[in-house]
Parts: sequence; structure tokens; C-alpha cells
Amino acid sequence: MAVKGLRHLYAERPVIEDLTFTLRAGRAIALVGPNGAGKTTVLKCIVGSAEPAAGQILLDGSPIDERAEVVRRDVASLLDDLDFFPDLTAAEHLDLLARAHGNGTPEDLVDTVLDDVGLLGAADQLPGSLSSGQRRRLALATALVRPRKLLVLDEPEARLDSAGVAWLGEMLLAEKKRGTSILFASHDAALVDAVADETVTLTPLA
Ligand SMILES: Nc1ncnc2c1ncn2[C@@H]1O[C@H](COP(=O)(O)OP(=O)(O)OP(=O)(O)O)[C@@H](O)[C@H]1O
Repeated sequence: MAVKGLRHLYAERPVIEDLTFTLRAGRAIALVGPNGAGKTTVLKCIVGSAEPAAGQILLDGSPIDERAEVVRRDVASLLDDLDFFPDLTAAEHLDLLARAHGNGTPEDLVDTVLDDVGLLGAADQLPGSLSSGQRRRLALATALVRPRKLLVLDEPEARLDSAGVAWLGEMLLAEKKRGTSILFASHDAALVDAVADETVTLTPLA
């Protein structure tokens, strides 16, 4: 994945100017910088929920198009808190997403991922009965039951306890080993140190 000369404006106010970086398979780049520096905006441009004023975002050399099947297949992202279906259990959410992304018999995968994210005991709970940290774990799990070449995560450490952040670091390192590229924004220096091969530092524009 490559970002070339990215520029973004909100109501004519520049927030990102001429940002360029390349992320290779199996590598991780962390976007760092203070509140308001533009990290989320960059991630939104990449997943297609914000429109750049200039620049290119390339996936395997072609401009990224979130409506294209290949992009929906290859890019797993978690930017905001997810809205869950109130009457589907944690396990049913993961089952649904796995099937929607082409895995017709996801039972074993769902159990493995629930175990990985520490939600096996909460598999049959409805989202409304999960704690905010457990909901966050379920949201991260939705990215793990689907095919992915690129993971785009905005502050994945948010609301996780220290054991959860440690798990997150291990999980992201395992993702890199299986060849997934990871682009994540984070305020957690230890997580960035553990996972990122490079950091891209953004600063708020005057
Ligand atoms: N929808 C919007 N309309 C107008 N301005 C916006 C909008 N979204 C973000 N901004 C502004 O753009 C700038 C960058 O915001 P962004 O959310 O990308 O920063 P961030 O680096 O992710 O911050 P944080 O660390 O707080 O999550 C901020 O000045 C913010 O106020």
C-alpha cells in the first residue's frame, strides 16, 4: 500500500499536506502525533470514508476504491466503535461476518478467534451486556474472522486493559508474520515500539 502526496481539507482548512509513505506486506506503520494532528483523517482517506483533496492511495499499485470487490476483500479496518446488532450474540456476529466474507463453515474459526480475544466465556452474550472493553475486543475480532491483506486500525488499544494491550501487540505481530500489512494510529508508545517497523509522525497544521 502506498500513499503519495496526500492532501486533505476540512472546509478549505488543510489538515494533511503532501503525505507520502509506503507500507510493504508483513510490515507495520504507526501514525503518531498529538490530538488533532490528522491521524484519523489519513486512515479515513485510506478506507474511503474521507475524500482526499489531492494525492493517491495505491493498493498493489492500483488506486484504492472502497467500492471495488478487491478492496472490500483485502482491507479490514476498525476506525470507530462498531454498531452491533442488539439481538445477535458475540459469536453470532463473528459467524455472520465470516460467512459474509466467504467462509461458509466458520464454526472453528469463530471459536478460535473468541478464545484469542478472551471472549469465549461471553460467546453467547448480547452486545448490550458486554463491557466497553469486551465490545472493543469483539470489534477487533470482527477483523480477524475475514480474509485480509491490510489492517487499518485507529487507536486499537482504546479501552483495553493492560492484558488486552499485551494481547493486541502479540496479535499484531502474528498478523505481520502471516503477511498482513498493518497501518495503525496510536498513542501507546509501548505498542508502537513493539509492533511498528516505522512511524509516521503527523503534526497539527497551523
Ligand atoms: N468532520 C470534520 N470536520 C471538520 N474538521 C474536522 C473533522 N474531522 C476532523 N477535523 C479536524 O481535523 C483535524 C485532524 O483531526 P483527526 O481526527 O484526523 O486527528 P487525530 O490525529 O486522529 O486526533 P486524535 O489523536 O485526537 O484522535 C483536527 O483539527 C480536527 O478538529
